[in-house]
Amino acid sequence: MKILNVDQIRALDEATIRHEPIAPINLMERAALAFVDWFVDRFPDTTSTKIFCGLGNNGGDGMAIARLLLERNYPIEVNVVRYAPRESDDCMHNHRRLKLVTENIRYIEFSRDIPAIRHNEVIIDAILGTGLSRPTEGIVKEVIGAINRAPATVVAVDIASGLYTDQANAPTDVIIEPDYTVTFQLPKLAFVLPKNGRYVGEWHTVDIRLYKRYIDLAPTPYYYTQPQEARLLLRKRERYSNKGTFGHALLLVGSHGKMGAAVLSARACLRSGVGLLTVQVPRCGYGIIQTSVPEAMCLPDGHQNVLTGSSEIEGPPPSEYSSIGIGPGIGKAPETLAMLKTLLPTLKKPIVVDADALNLLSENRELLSKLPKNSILTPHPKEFERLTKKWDDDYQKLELLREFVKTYNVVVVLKGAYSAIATPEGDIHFNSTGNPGLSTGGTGDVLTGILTALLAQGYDPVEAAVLGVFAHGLAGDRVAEERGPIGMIASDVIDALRWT
Ligand SMILES: NC(=O)C1=CN([C@@H]2O[C@H](COP(=O)(O)OP(=O)(O)OC[C@H]3O[C@@H](n4cnc5c(N)ncnc54)[C@H](OP(=O)(O)O)[C@@H]3O)[C@@H](O)[C@H]2O)[C@H](O)CC1
Ligand SMILES: [K+]
Repeated sequence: MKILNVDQIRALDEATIRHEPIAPINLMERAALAFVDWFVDRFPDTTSTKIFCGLGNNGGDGMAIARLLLERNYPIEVNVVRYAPRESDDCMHNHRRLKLVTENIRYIEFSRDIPAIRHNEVIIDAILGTGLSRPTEGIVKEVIGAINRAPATVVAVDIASGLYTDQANAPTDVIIEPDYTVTFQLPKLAFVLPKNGRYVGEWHTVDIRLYKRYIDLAPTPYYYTQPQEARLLLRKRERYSNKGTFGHALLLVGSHGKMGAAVLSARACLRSGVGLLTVQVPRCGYGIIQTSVPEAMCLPDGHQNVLTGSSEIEGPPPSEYSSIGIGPGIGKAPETLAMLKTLLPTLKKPIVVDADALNLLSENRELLSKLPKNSILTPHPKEFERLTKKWDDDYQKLELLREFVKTYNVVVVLKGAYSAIATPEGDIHFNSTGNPGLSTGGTGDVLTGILTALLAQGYDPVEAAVLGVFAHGLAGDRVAEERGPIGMIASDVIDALRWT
């Protein structure tokens, strides 16, 4: 699903009006109806609802929503925040229609006009939408502050008032902190940026049948992966396949004291459909892998405690494996860095790079250009910062991300809420699964195993990253549903993986 910018959203609105054709006021009615359908479903027996409307089209939506809810017998109190002398045409039209069904409209110009908000009330925020052009101030800012302080459930229409759709807010900006955001048709970029969590709440899109062809043709680097899109990437297994069909993966993982990471990545790799798996670990890890992951072959490194790339057992050179995953638990020993330096130039196929392998790369940036084309790097924000530099806000982070993947011709999975998968062309796919329970040791090792398995099976690296991150998050969601996010551990995520 595409994420469009404010100008494109406005143009999409106009394209729908022209093409369908539909009068703007009827499109607003459609939007209001879509919101009301969601609202009635979520709050079937609301006793007390207050709506706050602005004077632009977001306010117009709010006035139509108020009328439609009154028609459905919701005891709704209407408040209009009069921050400007004029309303937009469609807002004015809906204001008139609203006055025909209720006389009970409160106008807020000064602090004293702000109503008290009672416990357990539901607040609908329709003050400002995607037309926000400057920070909130004056009476708008005061009303937003009062709503945020109230012990009520808040639902934002389209986007929280005060939140920019696709540019950074200042830390001092006063913005609605909703429990829910019900947005029209497409998610907004602001929703998937970690710092905005409290200004978005749980968000839902409602379909208002905007012109599909415009959406299809609109250029954008930003996408949001929906379940049906991720599932389309999953390949069916042929009945007459054998283990050779699904590749032979090599994991270079583990060091003394960090063999758990090796075990987790190996188990996840096996649970993600790889045909054969070889795990190369320092000698100290040999018995651990052989007993805890019996399905894998184990190649003991020549070194007792860290990986050096040498081995006492004859094996094929790394370049002959279908895929390689490197990083979980490997540490940053000079011998391991030396291994990386020798290994990278010999490889042609994309590999998966995680954890300390990323840290070694950030301390030896000349190695970044030695990575095989289309390799997948899986940093969390701190690791990505080490690979690049500090950013001021999430938008700058996205720019750094796009620059990085284009410079080094790699795929980056920037982990976090809505993990961002950046392609070598500079597109970014935001993942839709996962929960805070996944922020625990070992879940990254699991992801490395999954991605290595998908590459071994011949998935294209971007598809592998989008599908793998989705499946990993979904497994985490299954665990959270069953036992809650707090007690989740990485092994649970492996057990909950489903490739259907
Ligand atoms: N395509 C769709 O998805 C549809 C969206 N709809 C709804 O329309 C709004 C966007 O409406 P718009 O009128 O463009 O914008 P707003 O309602 O957000 O209000 C803009 C007006 O407010 C002024 N403004 C901007 N920032 C501030 C501020 N900080 N304080 C006070 N006033 C502000 C702005 O003035 P300018 O000076 O910038 O011109 C505007 O006058 C969208 O969010 C949906 O809710 C349609 O109803 C259906 C289709
Ligand atoms: K709003």
